[in-house]
Amino acid sequence: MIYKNLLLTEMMLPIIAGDDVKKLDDFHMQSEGISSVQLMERAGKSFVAWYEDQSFSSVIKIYVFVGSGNNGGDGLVIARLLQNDQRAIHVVCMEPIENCSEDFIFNFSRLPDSVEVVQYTDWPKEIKDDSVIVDAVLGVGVNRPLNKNYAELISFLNTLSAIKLAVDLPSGLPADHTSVGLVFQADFTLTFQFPKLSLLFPEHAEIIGKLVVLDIGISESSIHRFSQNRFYLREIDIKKHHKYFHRFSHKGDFGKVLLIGGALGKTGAINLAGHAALRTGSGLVLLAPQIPDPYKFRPIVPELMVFGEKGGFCFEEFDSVAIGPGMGLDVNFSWFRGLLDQVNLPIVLDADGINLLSKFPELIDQLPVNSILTPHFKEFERLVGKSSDHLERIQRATDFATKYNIILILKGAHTLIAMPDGRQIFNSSGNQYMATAGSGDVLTGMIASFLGQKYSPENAAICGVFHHGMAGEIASQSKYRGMIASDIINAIPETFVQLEVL
Ligand SMILES: NC(=O)C1=CN([C@@H]2O[C@H](COP(=O)(O)OP(=O)(O)OC[C@H]3O[C@@H](n4cnc5c(N)ncnc54)[C@H](OP(=O)(O)O)[C@@H]3O)[C@@H](O)[C@H]2O)[C@H](O)CC1
Ligand SMILES: [K+]
Repeated sequence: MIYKNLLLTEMMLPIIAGDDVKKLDDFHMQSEGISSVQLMERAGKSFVAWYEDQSFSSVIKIYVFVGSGNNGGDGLVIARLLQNDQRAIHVVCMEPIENCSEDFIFNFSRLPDSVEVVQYTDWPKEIKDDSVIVDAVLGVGVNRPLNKNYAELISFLNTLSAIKLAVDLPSGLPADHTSVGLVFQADFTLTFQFPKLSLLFPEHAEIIGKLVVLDIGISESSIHRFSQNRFYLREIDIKKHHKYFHRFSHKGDFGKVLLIGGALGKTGAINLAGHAALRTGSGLVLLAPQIPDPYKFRPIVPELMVFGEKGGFCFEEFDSVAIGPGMGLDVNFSWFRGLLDQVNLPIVLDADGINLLSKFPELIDQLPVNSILTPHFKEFERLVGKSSDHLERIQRATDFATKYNIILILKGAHTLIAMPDGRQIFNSSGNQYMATAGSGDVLTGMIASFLGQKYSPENAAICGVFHHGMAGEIASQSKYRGMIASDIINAIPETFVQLEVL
C-alpha cells in the first residue's frame, strides 16, 4: 500500500507481526553483521538494565522459568547478568536441555555455577512472596495451547504474590491475537523493540501489567522493511507533526473554532471542549449551546464566546468545527443533515454527534472527507455493531475509516487512530485515571483546536491524541484517581513545555 504521508509515519515505530519477528532479526543480523547470540545478549542486557533501575533491591531470590526456544535463551542471559553476591538465582527449565534452541544451549553453557538449575519435573514448587519471578517460558514462538506441565506451572505462578516479570510476552499470549487459553499474569511486561499487537488489547490488561518497551538496538530502518500498516506513536514522534508559529503570527493564524453541542443539562461538555481548545492554542473559540436562549449561557472561562445568532451558522467564518459534545439525541434530522450539508471543511464529530450518525446512518456518506470521529467503544459499537474482540474492533475501525474516507479515533487505553488509507496508529500516552467524565470532550476540543490552527487532519488527530494522553499523565501525577477533566485541561500547556513545542 502506498501511504499518503509516508515520510511522517516512516519515522513512527512500526508494530511487526509475531511471525515476522524472526525474519526481522535475521535481516538485522545480516545487515549489521551481528550474531543471534549477540542479539540475545542485548535483549538480556536491556532487561537487566531496566531491572536494576527498579526498587526491587531488597529481593534476594529470583526464579527464572525458561522454555525451549529463544525466549528461554533470553531468560538464561538474564539469569547470568542478574547474578551477584546478594541474590540467589534459580533457573527452572521446562524441557531437557538437548531439546532446546541452539542459542539457548550456548547460553546455558555460560551460566555461572552459582546459578542453581533444576528441571521443572524435579522442582519442589516453592516460592516465597518476597521473590521475583521472571517468565521466559514462551515468547512470540507460542504456536499451540499450553501442554500439561506448562499449564500447571502458569496456573501455579498466577496464584503467587511475588513480583512477576514477563520477558517479551507473558507466556501463552499470542503476539497478534486475543488469548483464548491460560496466560502468565505479569506485573510488568518487558517487550523487545516494539510492542506486540496483543499487548495493546484491553482484553489483556490484567495479564500484561505495566508495559515497558525495551530498545535492543534493531535499527528502525530494518524494522520498516517489515512494516505493514501498524505504528506505535511515541513522545519522540510528536514534534515533527506540529506547526510552529512566529513573532508575526496573529490571532487569525491560531484559528477560530466553533463548538456545537451542549443541550440543557449537558452544557458542561462544550465548556470543557472550548476551554481545552483555548489551552491548546486556539485564537478564538465560540460555543453554540443547543439551548432555548444561548445568550443566557455563561461559559466557564471568560475567554470563551457564545454563538447565539438565529438563522444558522456561517461555516465559512470558522477554521474548524466540532459537533457533538453534550448535544443530546433529541435533535431534528433535517437540522442535523443541514449542518452536514453546509459544512465543507473536515469536522470533528464526537459523542452525540456520533450517536446521531448511528441513528441516521444515511448521513455517514455526507461527512466531509478527512473528518475526525472520536467514538469510545460503546459509541463505536452503536455505529458499526458488536465486535467479538479488540482485533475485530480495530479492523472494523480501519474498514470504516477507509470506506468513508475519514479518520476514526477509537478511544481507550492505547487509543487507535485509524487513517483513511488503512494505517493504524496506536497511542502510547495516557493512563487509567483519564477514564473520567468529560475526558472525551477535552480531546474533541484539542483536535478542533489543532484543525483550526491549520494542522492537516492527520496531524491534528495525532497531536490531539498524544497531547491529551500526556496531559492526563501530568495531571494524574498529583491527582491520581481524583483527577477530573478540568485537571487534564490545566495540564495541556505543560505538555507543550515538556515537548518543547513552544
Ligand atoms: N527482536 C526480538 O524481538 C528478539 C527476540 N528474541 C526472543 O526470542 C523469542 C522468540 O523465540 P522463538 O524461539 O522463536 O520462540 P519461543 O521461545 O517463544 O518459543 C518457541 C519454542 O516453544 C515451543 N512452543 C510453542 N508453543 C508451545 C506450547 N504451547 N507449549 C510448549 N512449547 C511450545 C516451540 O516448539 P515447537 O515444537 O513448535 O518447535 C519452540 O520450541 C522472542 O519472544 C524473544 O524473547 C531474541 O532473543 C532476540 C531478539
Ligand atoms: K515470556
